[in-house]
Amino acid sequence: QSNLPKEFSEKYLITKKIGAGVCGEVKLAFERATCKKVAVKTINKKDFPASLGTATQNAEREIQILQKIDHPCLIKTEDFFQTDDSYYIVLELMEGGELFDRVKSKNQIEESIAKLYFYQMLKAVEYLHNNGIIHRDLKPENVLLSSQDDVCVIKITDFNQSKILEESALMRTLCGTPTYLAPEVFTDAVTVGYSRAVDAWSLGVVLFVCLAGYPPFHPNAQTGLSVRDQITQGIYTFIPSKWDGISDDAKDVVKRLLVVDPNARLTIEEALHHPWLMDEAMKETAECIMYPKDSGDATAADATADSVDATVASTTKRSREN
Ligand SMILES: N=C(N)N/N=C1\CCCc2cc(NC(=O)c3cc4cccc([N+](=O)[O-])c4[nH]3)ccc21
Repeated sequence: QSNLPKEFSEKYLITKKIGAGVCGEVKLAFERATCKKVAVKTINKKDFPASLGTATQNAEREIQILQKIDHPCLIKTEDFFQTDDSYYIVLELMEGGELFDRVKSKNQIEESIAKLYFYQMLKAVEYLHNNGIIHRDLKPENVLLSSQDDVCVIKITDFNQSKILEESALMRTLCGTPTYLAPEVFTDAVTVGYSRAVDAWSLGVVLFVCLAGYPPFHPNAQTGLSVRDQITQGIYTFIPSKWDGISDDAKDVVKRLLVVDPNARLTIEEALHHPWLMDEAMKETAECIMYPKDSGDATAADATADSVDATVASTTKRSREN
């Protein structure tokens, strides 16, 4: 708290630490004027990779993304301060914490809940890709839960590794007259532009971990292969004791996302149309919690809550029938 910017400590009262990320930490704070609870993520500027450009450029890019994005399943920044060595980002409170800790405590997430979370992740990444942003670091640590309840909104965070898709020289070349253009420019063009497929792969790994409680690629796998070789060869195991109670549709989504060839991998769009996600009850619940009708009177809110409970009950019953 020592070197907090003055205008920051005038506006917010910082209390306790609520999460410690790899770079910086998350603290609970109160907005003095409204007593509203918020989260404050502190990021040390020296923690930004100076890989592409300077650390400051990377930080500015991330801050620009954080302030531009607007989707119910992407973290929203409410305020922002900086000192010469740190950024202080004020965020909505996500009292459910990280999906990573939820999976750890539950061991395996119940299939209908994993589907609700996965659907929200797909919608969030669909929004990012439609806005020319690739996340590139999707993992359970970067998925936050809005409450301790199973049925809750998830929000993706940490755009440290994300990339903004710019119009490329190749795209401009392909728009011109190809009179003098070599054939390989066209054949190479076929594979370029699939960098967004990395997010689909990562969501496949996140879904696998949520459903099975263990990662598909990990050091002590019986294969004797390094994690890197397991990934590049797409070698993983559905351990029966973990996967027996899980539907074939769920397994199929995982299989079609964990495809080594990015061109053959399910896109986010295709995943959203996979049979496992063709679940109206789940989608109704998702839309309801993602876009709550800000109804003034409590009765409407109660009705919504009742319908959510009913939906979840029918979803859970349905998934047991499967
Ligand atoms: N690294 C980077 N360059 N950008 N990272 C970022 C970008 C800015 C937003 C951001 C937010 C978080 N995390 C939370 O908000 C959060 C974690 C958490 C755990 C328990 C409870 C609550 N809560 O009750 O709120 C929590 N909120 C982690 C990383 C980043």
